[in-house]
Amino acid sequence: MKIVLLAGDGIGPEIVAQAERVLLFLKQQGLKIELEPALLGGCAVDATDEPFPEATRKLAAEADAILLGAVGSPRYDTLPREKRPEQGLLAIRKALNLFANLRPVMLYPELADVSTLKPEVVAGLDILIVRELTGGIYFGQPRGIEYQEGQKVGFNTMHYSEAEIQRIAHIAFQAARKRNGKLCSIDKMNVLECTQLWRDVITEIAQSYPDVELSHMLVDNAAMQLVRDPKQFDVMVTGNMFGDILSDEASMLTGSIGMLPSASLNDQNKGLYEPIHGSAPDIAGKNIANPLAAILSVAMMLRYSFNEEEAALKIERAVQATLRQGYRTEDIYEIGLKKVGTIEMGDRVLANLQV
Ligand SMILES: NC(=O)C1=CN([C@@H]2O[C@H](COP(=O)(O)OP(=O)(O)OC[C@H]3O[C@@H](n4cnc5c(N)ncnc54)[C@H](O)[C@@H]3O)[C@@H](O)[C@H]2O)C=CC1
Ligand SMILES: CC(C)CC(=O)C(=O)O
Ligand SMILES: [Mg+2]
Repeated sequence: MKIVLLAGDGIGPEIVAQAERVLLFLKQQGLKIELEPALLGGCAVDATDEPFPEATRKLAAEADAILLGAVGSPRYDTLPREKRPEQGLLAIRKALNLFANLRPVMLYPELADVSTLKPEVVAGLDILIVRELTGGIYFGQPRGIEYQEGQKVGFNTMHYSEAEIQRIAHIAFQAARKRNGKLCSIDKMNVLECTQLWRDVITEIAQSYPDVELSHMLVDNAAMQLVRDPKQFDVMVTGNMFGDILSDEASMLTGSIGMLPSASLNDQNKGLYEPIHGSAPDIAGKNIANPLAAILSVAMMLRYSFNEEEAALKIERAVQATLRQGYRTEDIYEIGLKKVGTIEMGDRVLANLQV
């Protein structure tokens, strides 16, 4: 199995290095994998003048799975948009048709005190956010900034076809069926036509899943409910932008954005796996970033692309053991526990994998 490693920018190389150690350990244990580094994002712009170079496109298309750190840096914010790192990320998602982004929001009990909510409100929290990833306002045309009647006007288009909504709906209903049988679809149908269609299509698809209890919620209310009573949710399904925003919000219920992994899948379960966070330029190069989201993304890769459930669980247990032993990067640190850097956190997870 070929895995392409896209370290990316900022803290990307630091956290991917720790995830790579986990992959190399599994390889030593007999997992048949080959790792191949490639460029995406700002590092690719520096080397090739393109955020998603042809060589990466080819490797990604041939790979069985991809692990990404994160892309982006303020250094590139003045480049023309098509040259910016984030466009490279959007382009690889589109090129591989990775329309289904799974973002599990799971609280490790060891982190109950660092959650932004009271321990009793988050105890046992386990939500799955299903985010549509290749459509919506991040991709819709037309888009741009242009002069109209003597002033600049900026515009983007939120666009979803029935087919795009149907396929993400099936992913979400099937996930709900395997979990607690509850699906909440998030939209803004009171204002946006595009999300009226979203609600209509989700409601139609629900007829094929009578065993799943479907509810709908407007996104502003959903943002509030997530911090009021998050355990009311089991699976949440939503479009690209709302899912992006709600998952960052939800991450803090688990203690830190540095804890949330994700899987971006196409219809052949080919996947790109990445933490939900960005390149965190404010902490890059300091050996303080939390590598656990990247390591947990490897667990998702094993589960979804390689059908290696046992190995996935082994990684998740090693992460939990590390937390139980009191090791914490700065973002999840509490007084009295053992503060470690990115590399030492990797050391500790590896040590727990070895037992
Ligand atoms: N998937 C990707 O590659 C993504 C890339 N970005 C890009 O990343 C750059 C920075 O974006 P921001 O808005 O600052 O979001 P960000 O997610 O990079 O950082 C937000 C805050 O969370 C902290 N943080 C993030 N990951 C952490 C970790 N593993 N451990 C400890 N703390 C962590 C950061 O230090 C920062 O204070 C931008 O260029 C943005 O476009 C943003 C989100 C996703
Ligand atoms: C940088 C964006 C393209 C994506 C993002 O924020 C995300 O996927 O979470
Ligand atoms: Mg995001």
